[in-house]
Amino acid sequence: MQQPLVGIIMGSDSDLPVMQEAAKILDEFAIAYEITIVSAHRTPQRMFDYAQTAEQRGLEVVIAGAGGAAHLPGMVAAITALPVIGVPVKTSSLQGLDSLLSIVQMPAGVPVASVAINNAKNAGLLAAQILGVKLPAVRQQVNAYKKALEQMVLEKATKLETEGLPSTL
Ligand SMILES: Nc1c(C(=O)O)ncn1[C@@H]1O[C@H](COP(=O)(O)O)[C@@H](O)[C@H]1O
Repeated sequence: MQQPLVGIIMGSDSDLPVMQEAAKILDEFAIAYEITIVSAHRTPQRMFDYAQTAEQRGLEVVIAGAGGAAHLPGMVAAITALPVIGVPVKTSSLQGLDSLLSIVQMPAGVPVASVAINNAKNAGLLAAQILGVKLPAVRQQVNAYKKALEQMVLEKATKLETEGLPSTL
C-alpha cells in the first residue's frame, strides 16, 4: 500500500457525504490518503495527537471538514506546519455560513485555506495542486483535469450556440 500523502479528517460521520468528494478526487488522481473522524471539540486529545504526528507519519496536506462551530481545521493548523485545507460543512441551522466564517476568520499567523461551503471536491483538487508542486505526475493530472473541464464547457457552449435554448426553458 502507498504511503498516504493527504489526511482527510472530519468532525463527525455526519460530514461524510460531503467529505467523500475529496476522497473521490484523490482516488481519481491515484493519490494515497487516509480518512478518519477527529473532533477538536469531542476528541481533543485525538485531534492534538493527529495533528502533532501528521508530518512524521508522512502526510503532506491535511483536509479538515467540519460543520457548525468548525474549529477543527484551525486547531489542526495551530499544531502542524503542514498546509490545512478547511471544508465548511453545511448544517441545518445556519446553512454553513457559521462553518465558513469559523474557518476563514483565522488570526494572523495561523492560516487555513478554505474552500466554499460543502465543496470538498475543490479541497481534493487543491491538495493535488499542492502536491503537484513537487510531483510532476500529479501536476500533469491536474493539467489534464483542467483541459477536460475546458473541453466540457466548450462543448456546452457549442451546443447552446447551435441548438438554441432548450424547449423546457
Ligand atoms: N465542528 C465540529 C467539530 C470541531 O470543530 O472539532 N467537531 C464536530 N463538529 C461538527 O459538528 C457537526 C454536527 O455533528 P453531529 O452530526 O455528530 O452532531 C458536524 O458537522 C461536525 O463536523
